[in-house]
Amino acid sequence: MAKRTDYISWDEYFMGVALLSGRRSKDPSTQVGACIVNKQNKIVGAGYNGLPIGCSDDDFPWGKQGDFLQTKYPYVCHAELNAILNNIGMDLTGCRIYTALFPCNECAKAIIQSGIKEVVFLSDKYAGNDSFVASKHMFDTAGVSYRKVNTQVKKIELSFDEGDV
Ligand SMILES: O=c1[nH]c(=O)n([C@H]2C[C@H](O)[C@@H](COP(=O)(O)O)O2)cc1CO
Ligand SMILES: [Zn+2]
Repeated sequence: MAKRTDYISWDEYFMGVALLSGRRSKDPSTQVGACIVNKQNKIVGAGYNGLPIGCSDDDFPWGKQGDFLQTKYPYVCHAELNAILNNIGMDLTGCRIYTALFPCNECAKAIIQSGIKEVVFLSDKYAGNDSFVASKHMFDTAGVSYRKVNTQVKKIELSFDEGDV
């Protein structure tokens, strides 16, 4: 019997873990997930956009407009930063990070400082915004490469029906 040929690639696997992590987000508008992988293709961190530990999802605002302090923006910890901070206690030097959205400039700084050397993203939909121009400028200068994820599949479905195992 020959081996299966329709298994998912490393890129699809790790971006899948990033996207699944994003499903934990309570943000009603944008759910972002991130997954950090070391040189041996082992997952060493994952995260999603959410409030800092101890700050209740129910007490803080989730809106986007109005008085800054009444929006989510000052409070939400981005997926990439959470993945870095949630790592399993590894030195992240030489790792790569899979993220649904291209990292903002604040996350870019954290990525560079942590030693991560490659960013793999799914969407770069805010490419023209200053924050992302700054991210790329810093990545280019600091020697962090970035690329869009390589995928052959459009969608991956998970079944929790025990009959499907
Ligand atoms: O790279 C990112 N990582 C990340 O976790 N986020 C989060 C912060 C917010 O919760 C949400 C963006 O909010 P919105 O798209 O609704 O303005 O996504 C946003 C970005 C892009 O800035
Ligand atoms: Zn960010």
